[in-house]
Order: sequence, then structure tokens, then C-alpha cells
Amino acid sequence: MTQDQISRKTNFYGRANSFSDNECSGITYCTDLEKSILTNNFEKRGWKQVTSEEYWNFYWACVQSCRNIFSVDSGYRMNDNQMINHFPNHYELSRKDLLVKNIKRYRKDLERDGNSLAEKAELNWSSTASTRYLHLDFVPVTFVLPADYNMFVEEYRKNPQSTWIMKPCGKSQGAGIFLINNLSKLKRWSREAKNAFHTPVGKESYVISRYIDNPLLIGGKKFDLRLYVLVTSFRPLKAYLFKQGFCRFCTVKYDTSVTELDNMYVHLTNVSVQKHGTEYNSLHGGKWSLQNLALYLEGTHGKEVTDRLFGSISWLIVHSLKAVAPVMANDRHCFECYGYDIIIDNNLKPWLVEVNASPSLTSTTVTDRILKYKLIDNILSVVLPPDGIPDVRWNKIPSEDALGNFELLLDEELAAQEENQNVAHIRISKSSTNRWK
Ligand SMILES: Nc1ncnc2c1ncn2[C@@H]1O[C@H](COP(=O)(O)OP(=O)(O)OP(=O)(O)O)[C@@H](O)[C@H]1O
Repeated sequence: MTQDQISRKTNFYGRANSFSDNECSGITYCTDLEKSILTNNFEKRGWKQVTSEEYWNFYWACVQSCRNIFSVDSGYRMNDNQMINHFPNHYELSRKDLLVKNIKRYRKDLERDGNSLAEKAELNWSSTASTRYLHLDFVPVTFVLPADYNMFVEEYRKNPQSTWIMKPCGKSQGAGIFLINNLSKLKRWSREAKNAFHTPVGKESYVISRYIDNPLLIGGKKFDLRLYVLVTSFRPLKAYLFKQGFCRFCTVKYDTSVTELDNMYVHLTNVSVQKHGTEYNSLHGGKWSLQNLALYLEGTHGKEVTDRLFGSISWLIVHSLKAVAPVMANDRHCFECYGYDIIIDNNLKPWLVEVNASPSLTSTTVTDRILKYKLIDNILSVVLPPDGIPDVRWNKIPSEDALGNFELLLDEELAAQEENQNVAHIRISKSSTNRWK
């Protein structure tokens, strides 16, 4: 939806402030993404498709349309019966550089307040000692380039043997990513890709992160987790975890030798990369369900260790959300389903690699299609009031049934109520031991 379309639409609908009887009989939806996984779900509910220029109750928008709607210039005002699937500044969580910036700020704030979560420990890394956060160390050490180049070099020199991964901040699906294992390679790249940091539309920034070079391998292959997290409010924080995430495997065995450094089939788990490889299997799409992973880990490491790992993953997600909550525009018309990418290392420590605001709804296998259809169905039943009519005045407390495959990660409002009754502090889902199964 363009700014112009929004302005024209506002003139007409700006007056609408409540859901009239007439409108109640027909909920309208609009989508920028013509995916049957979405449209089948909307139509199952008897909703009628309209264009973005008509009156919609529910908009599954691309991030750009959402930003246009919320831009000051659009003058668009949503009424109480309109909902949209992004928060206006979702990029605070989903842009690689901003995510890291927010997490760094969150840690500093907790440290300043003397919070024990920000406890640090000495880490002896080769000959140099450095300190790291004991609990809040869940994103790989990351710098934004070119801005933080000097800080990166300082860190690099502490451990020149380590490998780093360069990722353009504004791209996805593995585009523009490469690994480096020495500073001269970075310098060469910067020289050769003349204007490496400059594009026709301005500066392109990159993040450079410590490469997790000891991933947990299954069948000798690297994998990451794709988990779905639904946020219905940032202040108070209300977040849900979809129990049916999956693992995405590389098609080629993991190999840290220098000759394989540029082989993306070894190092990048993105399906968009792997599907071009000769070893790609379109039947299973290189995916494993989380249930299979849990069974595998219970078999190889035991149940307690497995439960602890999944508990740490939930913990990591909650704290990444808390890190951005203060800066998020908490508009009550918005909800968002984030795709979390997590790598587990061979010490069974989870690392947050990235958060996507528009996780792919493309299905590569039949199982994938069923899972994503269910995901959308469950999102709708969590974000909509029990009568199924979008209404932002609703208290956003879904019933147990409405959760489907989602489980509560955190509801600060509920937690505060419980605290008032001296029941509990911040509550991370009680069902944590049964999680994902
Ligand atoms: N620090 C890291 N250590 C090890 N592997 C990493 C690291 N960062 C990224 N990767 C690998 O590279 C892949 C791509 O990284 P990332 O998801 O950040 O980029 P992207 O191109 O934005 O992908 P997406 O399509 O998911 O948005 C990850 O799925 C993971 O396999």
C-alpha cells in the first residue's frame, strides 16, 4: 500500500471509529502476500478479501505497507476493529545491527542497576583474558561495520585464530554472507568490492559476528532451529512460543578447513541456500521436527540436559524481547510473529543468530505446509477475541483452547497480578518441562 493510497483511504475511513452492525456481518481482510496458507485460513473464517484501498479489519501486510500506514505523513488512523501483523518499528528486533545494539544496551542497563542477571566472569581466551556476561551471553560477539571497525580489530587480536561471519544488515536468505579467518581477507574484500559499504541508495552496513565454529552436529551436519514467537504486546510483554518449530540442516558435512570456508553448503543453514545444492532432498527438505530433535537429544544426552537446553532457549527468547520492549512502538492494533534462528553449539549452549519479522510462509514439503497452515490458524485464534472479530479493546488473554500449539512464554500483566497475590515473580511458562513435545 503506497502513501498515496493510504491518504485517499484515510479521507474515507478516518471517520470510522467503531465496528458497526453492518460490518460485523462480514469481516474483511487484505493481504500483500497471496499465499494459500494465509487466504485459506482467512476464508475458513468466512472473511471476505478486499484490496488495501477498501475497508479492512485484518491486514497481513508486508513490512513496507505497515510502515507506510504508521508513517506520520499518511495521517491514517485505525479504528478499534482493525489489526495488522507488524509493529511499526519491528526492525529494532529484526535488523541484525539493531538487535545487537538493543541487547548491548539491555545488558548495560541491568548492570548499572546491579541486577544479578548482568553478572560477568573472567574468560581466559588464549593468552588474553577478557570478561563476558555469565547469563546474558546469548548472541555471538558482534560489531557493526564500518562504524565499529576499530573495536572489531581489538577483539579480533585477542584471538586471531577465530573465524568471523560478515552479514549485510539489510539482506536475507544468506545473500552477501561470507566467512573470514584473517583480517587481511576483510581488508582485501573492502578494497576489491570497491565501495563495499556504499550502495546507490546510501551506505550499506554489515555486522561481523564471531562464527559459532563448534555447532552441534547431527549426522556430521550443521543445523539451526527455526522457532516461531508470537508477540501480542510489548508493554506489558505478552509472548507465545509455537511448539512446532523445526531444524534446518546443511546438505554437506561440516568441515572447518580453510578450503571449505567459502562453501556455503557447509556453513549456512538457510533453505534458500541449501535448495540449490546437488545433495538437497526435496522430500524432507533438510528439515527435522523439534520433536525429533528432542528425542535425539534425550537419547544421546539424557532428558534432564535436553529439558535444560529447551529451558535456556525460552529464556533467551524472553530476554531478547525484553531488550527491545522499551523501544518498541507498542501499538495495540499490532501483533507480530517472529522467526527466531538459533544455533546450538556442541556444549549444548543456544545462540541467537537472527530474528525475522517476516518468516517465510513458503512450504518446501507437505509437512511444512501443514505446519505453516496450523501456525497461521493458531496465530489468528490467539490474537482475536473469542468471538473472532478483531477488537483492540479486548484484554488479549486467550483461553487455553485458543492457544493451540502456542504456549505462553511470558505475560507480564498476568505475572504482575500473580505477584500482587504473592504467588510468583515473572512467570516463564509453567509447562516448560513438557515444552516442544
Ligand atoms: N554467528 C554465526 N555462527 C555460525 N553460523 C552463523 C552465524 N550467523 C549466521 N550463521 C549461519 O548463517 C545463516 C544465515 O545467517 P542469518 O540468518 O543471520 O542471515 P540471513 O541471510 O538474514 O538469513 P534469513 O533468510 O534467515 O533472514 C544462518 O542460518 C546460520 O546457519
